[in-house]
Amino acid sequence: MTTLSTTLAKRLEDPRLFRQYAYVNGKWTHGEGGREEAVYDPATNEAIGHIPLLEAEQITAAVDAAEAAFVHWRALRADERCERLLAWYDLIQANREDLATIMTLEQGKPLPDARGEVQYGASFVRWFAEEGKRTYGETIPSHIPNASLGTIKEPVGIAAMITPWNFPLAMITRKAAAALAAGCPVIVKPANETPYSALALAELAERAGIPAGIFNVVLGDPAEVSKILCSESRIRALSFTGSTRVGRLLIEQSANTVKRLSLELGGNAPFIVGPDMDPKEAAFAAIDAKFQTAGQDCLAANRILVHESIHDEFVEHFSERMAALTVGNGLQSEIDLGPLIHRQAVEKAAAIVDDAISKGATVIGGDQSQAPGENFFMPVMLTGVTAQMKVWREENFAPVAGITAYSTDDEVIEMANDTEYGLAAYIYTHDIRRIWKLMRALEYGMVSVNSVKMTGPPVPFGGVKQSGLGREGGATGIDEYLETKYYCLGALGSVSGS
Ligand SMILES: NC(=O)c1ccc[n+]([C@@H]2O[C@H](COP(=O)([O-])OP(=O)(O)OC[C@H]3O[C@@H](n4cnc5c(N)ncnc54)[C@H](O)[C@@H]3O)[C@@H](O)[C@H]2O)c1
Ligand SMILES: N[C@@H](CC=O)C(=O)O
Repeated sequence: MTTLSTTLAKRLEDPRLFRQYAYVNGKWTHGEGGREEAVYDPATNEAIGHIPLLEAEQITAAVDAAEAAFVHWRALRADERCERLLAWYDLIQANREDLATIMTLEQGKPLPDARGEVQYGASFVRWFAEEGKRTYGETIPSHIPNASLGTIKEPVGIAAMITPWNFPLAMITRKAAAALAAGCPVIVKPANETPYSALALAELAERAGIPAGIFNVVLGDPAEVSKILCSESRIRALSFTGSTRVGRLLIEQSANTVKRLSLELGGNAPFIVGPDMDPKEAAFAAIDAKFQTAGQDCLAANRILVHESIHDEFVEHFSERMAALTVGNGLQSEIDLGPLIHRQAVEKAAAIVDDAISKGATVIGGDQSQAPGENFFMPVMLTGVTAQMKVWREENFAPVAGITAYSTDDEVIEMANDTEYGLAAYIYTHDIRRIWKLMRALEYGMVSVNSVKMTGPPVPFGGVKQSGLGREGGATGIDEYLETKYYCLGALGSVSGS
């Protein structure tokens, strides 16, 4: 093939991690209809390789394989599944550098961030390997004479997963490790922009002794594949991370088969800065919360709401720090922001900035003539942002920060909640009464106080409103893949009251 695939393979210590096939029933699979799609390095727009687009019968074959494999996988003891997951974890860690290289090439994020994501993604595998051993049922005091009542937890069945391109590895492991630990087979459909991280995970899953049919990666036309997965009644759970637009579509398409749905959708996070804050400290934190992954993060601080008494100083520090951010190919050293995923994302970002300017916002930074390539977008700060602007209403998913001044706590609560989204919110203040008031009043699934970092395996990750359904990670993340079976053992003799 006339692509960079040879170059990419050469960059890897273990070239077998770079696979250009789907992975179904333990076999590397090409598309039977001959359709394929190129995958591009967003930093250079050069093709890294190709992926096959599977036909409908091949997707159904993945479901057949998962159904057959389920029988044995669910019958393993939890500690046996744990051992395999820990082996997978060890292999992900051992191949961290190669996985990071693959990720930077297909997604664009700077190599240190990619290494961080591999570590982050691996941490969910270890977490759920252990959590699988703690899927306790309960004993229920009986109201029925001579009966014993209780519950046990059972795997829900085949779980399908549709994942986005912004976190190509961690968004898979956070779902798949939970499902596998619960005893469910998994069919992953990664984003076509970033399939190679998913396929490398499949290679490592096979080496870890996860049996054929238990971890499958299907590739194809997204709308086509998703329709099949949603309408397939043998798939009992569908976990999706992506936009609210596609999430709504999947809810509709899954209605006929009444699937268990976990949806991690868009966000439009407010970042609230109280009047007591040091403006420099808050501005530096806001920079971190806004510009990671070039703003292509569901947790990105999109609407920065700063108390009027420190607004001007905050803006000064923010713009100084923003000007120092380096933009470039994520494979180079000392890069803060890589490219956006493709040209359309750049055009969307530019339209959002233009809309804000036309409605009265002031723009700082963002000299696009300095962009090092056509998919890059230089970071921009907009001040005087109002609720009428797209930058307020839409998830911009770009290095575009909107800043607005407020005067009272009640006003900022109203501003922060003025969105259909409810994923994450940030509060920066040291006033405990203000923290408590804001934390309780914000309509968000996650609120982080005086900390940009909020995620990790022990926490229940997820949103309210149109940011989604269910929680991933934490003590409850595995429940998305478990059914509660109630039992009543009657006519036992004299056990009443137990
Ligand atoms: N809440 C979270 O945890 C979280 C995490 C990461 C990303 N996200 C969200 O993901 C979005 C960005 O990712 P994206 O652009 O990949 O999202 P997307 O919704 O466009 O795509 C997500 C997945 O859906 C597939 N898809 C696209 N169109 C489809 C269709 N018509 N039918 C079925 N499937 C389709 C894609 O191929 C991909 O696998 C943002 O909104 C972001 O906030 C949320
Ligand atoms: N940063 C998020 C992913 C959202 O895009 C996470 O940590 O899960």
